[in-house]
Parts: sequence; C-alpha cells; structure tokens
Amino acid sequence: MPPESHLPAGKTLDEQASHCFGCSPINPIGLQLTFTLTTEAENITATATVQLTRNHEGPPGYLHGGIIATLMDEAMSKLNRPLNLIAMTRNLEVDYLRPCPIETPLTLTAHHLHREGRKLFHSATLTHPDGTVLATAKGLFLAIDPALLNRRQP
Ligand SMILES: CCCCCCCCCCCCCC(=O)SCCNC(=O)CCNC(=O)[C@H](O)C(C)(C)COP(=O)(O)OP(=O)(O)OC[C@H]1O[C@@H](n2cnc3c(N)ncnc32)[C@H](O)[C@@H]1OP(=O)(O)O
Repeated sequence: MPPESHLPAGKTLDEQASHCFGCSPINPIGLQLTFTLTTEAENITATATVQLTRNHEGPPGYLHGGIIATLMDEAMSKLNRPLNLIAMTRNLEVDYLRPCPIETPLTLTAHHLHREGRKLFHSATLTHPDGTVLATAKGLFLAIDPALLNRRQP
C-alpha cells in the first residue's frame, strides 16, 4: 500500500472512495459510472452503459485507450464488494479489438471468474450497441486487509 494518504480519518469506505475517478457522482472530472450488480453465488456481474465524449477522445471520434483500460478496471473492481473483499488491481490486460466510438451508448460488463485465496480473477468486455465486442480485459485483484486502509489514515 502507498505509505501516504490524503484521506481523512474516521470515514467509511464509501466516504473514502467518494472521489473515485471511475464511479464518484461528485467528481466533476470523473467518468461518473453507475453499475448494476448481479450477485448470485455463481454469477457475480457488474454492468454499466457508458456514453463518453470528446473529453475522453484518443483517435478522432474514438475513446482513448487509457480511458478504455480505466473502464475495464473500474467495472472489474465493482465485483469485489459482492465478494465482501477490499481488493486492488494487481494486473490488468486489455485487448483492443475495435476502435470504441465516443457519443455512443456502449455496454460495459464485468464477470467474476474464480478465486484462489487472495487472488480474484475477473474479466470484462466493452460492447457496441450492434453487438460487436470492441474490447476485452482480464484482471487480477488482490484482497487486502481492511485494517490497512485505516493505517493509511493520517
Ligand atoms: C485505497 C485503498 C483501496 C480502496 C478500495 C475501495 C475503492 C475501490 C476503488 C477501485 C478503483 C479501481 C481499482 C484500482 O484502480 S486500484 C489502484 C491500482 N492498483 C494499485 O495501485 C495496486 C498497487 N499494488 C499494490 O499495492 C500491491 O501490489 C498489492 C496490495 C495489490 C498486492 O501486494 P502484495 O504484496 O500483497 O502481493 P504481491 O504483489 O506479492 O502479489 C501477490 C500475488 O499475485 C501474483 N501475481 C502477480 N501478477 C500475477 C499475474 N499476472 N497472474 C497471476 N498471478 C500474479 C504474485 O505471483 C503473488 O502470488 P503469490 O506468490 O503470493 O502466490
């Protein structure tokens, strides 16, 4: 864990994460993603509709690759809470299959694949409304001791 923190003491995890670039509704420069979670035992899934703008452009008319990686990371991170774990991304692999258009309602979906002790293996896809899979990702998240969060407080 990083040794320093700007987080105030005595806050809940949700309060601590209230400026998350991916999902905070109050971060004015964030992506403000809203996910729907399916949390059946054998099917833990997070889904969001993502319609971004020129602010997130890389190639003209298309999303920046780093933003696509952020979308994948964020979607997969949403699977950790239903597993009752605090976890951080350890490894992220993205396959950029097709350019991802801006100003288009894309479907972002993440699935929990399996768990090996602290290691959580997830996958994600970004799909065009016509059904074309534009990008896929695999993520390894490492569960951390929640007490570490408190130790990060000043
Ligand atoms: C702020 C606090 C979090 C808040 C969360 C709530 C808000 C959510 C916000 C969400 C925002 C979105 C999410 C974000 O953006 S989270 C932000 C981005 N992520 C980070 O900043 C994480 C930085 N890294 C770390 O802090 C540490 O590395 C962590 C804590 C993750 C693990 O450090 P630790 O020292 O504990 O573990 P380790 O590094 O020895 O490795 C552990 C194991 O992993 C194995 N391994 C490695 N690579 C691979 C691989 N490719 N395939 C298979 N296995 C692989 C490796 O061999 C080892 O296995 P073993 O030898 O033990 O068997």
